[in-house]
Amino acid sequence: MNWTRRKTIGRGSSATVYAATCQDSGETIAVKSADFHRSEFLQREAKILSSLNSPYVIGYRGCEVTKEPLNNGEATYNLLMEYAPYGTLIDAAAKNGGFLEETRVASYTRQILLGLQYIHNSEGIAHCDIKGSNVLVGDNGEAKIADFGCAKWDEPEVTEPVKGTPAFMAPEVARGERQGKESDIWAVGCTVIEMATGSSPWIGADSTDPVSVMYRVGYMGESPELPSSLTEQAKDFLGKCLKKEANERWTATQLLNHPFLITKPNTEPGLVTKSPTSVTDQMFWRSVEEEEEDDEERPSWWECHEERIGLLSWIGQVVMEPTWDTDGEDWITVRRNND
Ligand SMILES: Nc1ncnc2c1ncn2[C@@H]1O[C@H](COP(=O)(O)OP(=O)(O)OP(=O)(O)O)[C@@H](O)[C@H]1O
Repeated sequence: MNWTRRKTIGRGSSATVYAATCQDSGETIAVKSADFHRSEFLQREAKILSSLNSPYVIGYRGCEVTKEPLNNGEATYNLLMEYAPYGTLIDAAAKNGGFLEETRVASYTRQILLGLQYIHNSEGIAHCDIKGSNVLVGDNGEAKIADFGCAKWDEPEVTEPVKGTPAFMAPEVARGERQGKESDIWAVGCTVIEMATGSSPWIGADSTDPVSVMYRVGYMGESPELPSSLTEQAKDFLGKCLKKEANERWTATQLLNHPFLITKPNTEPGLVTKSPTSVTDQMFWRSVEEEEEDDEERPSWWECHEERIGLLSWIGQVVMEPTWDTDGEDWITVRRNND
């Protein structure tokens, strides 16, 4: 496919995302790019995304290796995707005054679960990093699961190091025991809280400290607090997501039949009432200034916490990089370093 790279629209821990134009069709697409020699996660993401096809999962458009001046002529790996014009659920909450009203939370949650039902049941894949900033809003205002950089085929007999974002980790993940479809459901519960409150699922003095939160969820038996602003129905729904025992959590299919999701008025499509009309407008909603961390230079966060992280024995071989800072907090994505 011939395409022209345009503006940067997002920057994560592992790659930079650009808007691009397809020369033949004029369609705007999103291109997620990384240095070829540091593109292991992006290649894995492309492989998984290429096997998926759902209105609630960001669409795959191909992958290419290019040599471009922006990377000093070095090889760049590019994942081509459907472009989501309205940003992430975090952007949607920010634009709505910081959080989303319950009807809208229910609508997005239903769509996330439709996406998860598809990837869990049809494809046997666990996403492993569900959170508001990894769910995009599509053309018709529908939620689309994105960022499959941590995803994996969910095979109970295969043990892999856990990945994802500490604030959204289920107890069994925080303990490094297992990560699968059930852990995605816990993360859905955390994402509902995030949408409804506009902030991290964890509150309290040490809630911005990933190691403390992992200890609280993994070893102290704590769960995120249910927001008092939510209805009893919504709280009951959260209770089914946030069960401490993974095998007691409801599945995506069961949750789709919960009254929280089926008694709310259907507000889709067209949830977005005031839409940006161009990529430039959309940039206004996003923070793209975050500097990429150099793998060679560990972030100061790491230096502060290295000793404590060593206490959580499973985490000895992972890289932790700051990626999430919508309201001054410092959540991170954890991925294994294979270098
Ligand atoms: N298909 C898309 N359409 C529009 N914007 C997108 C698209 N994909 C990604 N973005 C933007 O780019 C940002 C970074 O993308 P993504 O989360 O996939 O990168 P990442 O490097 O895997 O991030 P993380 O550090 O969270 O793992 C997103 O938060 C979003 O704002």
